[in-house]
Amino acid sequence: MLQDQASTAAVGSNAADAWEDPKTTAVLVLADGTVLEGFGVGAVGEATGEVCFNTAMTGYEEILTDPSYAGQIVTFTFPHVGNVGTNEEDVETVNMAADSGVRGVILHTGITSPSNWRATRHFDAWLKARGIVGLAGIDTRALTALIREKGMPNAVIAHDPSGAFDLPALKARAAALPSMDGLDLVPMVTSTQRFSWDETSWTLGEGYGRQDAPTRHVVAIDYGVKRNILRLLADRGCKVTVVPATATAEDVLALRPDGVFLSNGPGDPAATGEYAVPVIRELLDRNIPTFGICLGHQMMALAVGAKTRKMHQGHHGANHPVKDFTTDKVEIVSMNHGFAVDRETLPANARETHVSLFDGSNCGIALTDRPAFSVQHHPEASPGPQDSHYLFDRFVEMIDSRKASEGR
Ligand SMILES: NC(=O)CC[C@H](N)C(=O)O
Repeated sequence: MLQDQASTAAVGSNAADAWEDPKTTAVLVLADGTVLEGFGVGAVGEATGEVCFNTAMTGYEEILTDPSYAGQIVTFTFPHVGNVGTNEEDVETVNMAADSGVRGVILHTGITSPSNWRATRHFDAWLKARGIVGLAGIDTRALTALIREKGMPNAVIAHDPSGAFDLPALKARAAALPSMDGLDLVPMVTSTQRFSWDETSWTLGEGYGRQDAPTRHVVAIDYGVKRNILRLLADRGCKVTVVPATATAEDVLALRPDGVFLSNGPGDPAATGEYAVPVIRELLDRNIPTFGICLGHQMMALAVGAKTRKMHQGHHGANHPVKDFTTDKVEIVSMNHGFAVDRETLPANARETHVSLFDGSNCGIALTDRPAFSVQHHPEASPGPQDSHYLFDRFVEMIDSRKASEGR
């Protein structure tokens, strides 16, 4: 009891952590009309999207700047968010447009004050600057349980310090939102111009490095790419040229790549079928070593004739177990996807290489007749464990053996 009083006093002494203001300044209105009341954080205004939960205990800045979350609202199951503040270095978005990532954020507790040597800005100010609307002070366990039971709902978050909410209008708006199933969100986040990438991984005392004398050339098609993917390629001696999602096969081939990388990205992979998938199919037919991550994995599967499907609650977290059939090892991975490749539809020339040990869903394929493979999880981490970095080595080995077989 004494301990309870002490911890309550400690929390109450920090204004940012306090639950002092009982006034509702933000609401979450779900498409089925459910209303959750809390207090607003971050940007004032309204944001719409599909609500998904993320179970990672760290890495909120990387998560909220991952372009794969475009069109979504993230609710963190971990209650203490804000404790390491934010900085300029942990942003994952390449296209710096402020609206290119997540739309809204839901927290259990008020933002924790920053206490970290790398912090340059309070999380609340950072959310405001990026235009991310936030709601805190709700039972995120109950919301997560609801998502597990009913799937990821569409919703509106409204944050208004006056506390005046037109609930019937917000309910109508939430109910009218389009389903993520069938939505192509890649155009919102892809780079508009081609550019070169030479930044390498972060080290203590040095920060990010610059690449020196690369020996391979990878063209990365940007469907919403994360910076750490490009860094891990640069670390391994790959000169990286990033091209927009609208690049044609001719555009890519004109750059004479040793390898092609298909990035992660938001929305329904099947909805990119008109422009991205035919390009990937054409590039695969040229036998260029190809590696895909997440959306890139789903699109590679579509390119060889498999199908994808919307998942019930998706996978969003940093401790998902995945088995690699090539080595029989289990890796703990970072996940962020709401669609999955349907293994029953894989053609004979696509071998399943990885599987989720949480629900048995497909997590990777390799083509048996071409040098190409892809994974559903995020081997680049940021945030998350680094168990899957070996996949970047596999890609580089594939590039090198192809080059050797061509006498290059
Ligand atoms: N991280 C990603 O690339 C996500 C892929 C896709 N948008 C999905 O939700 O499944």
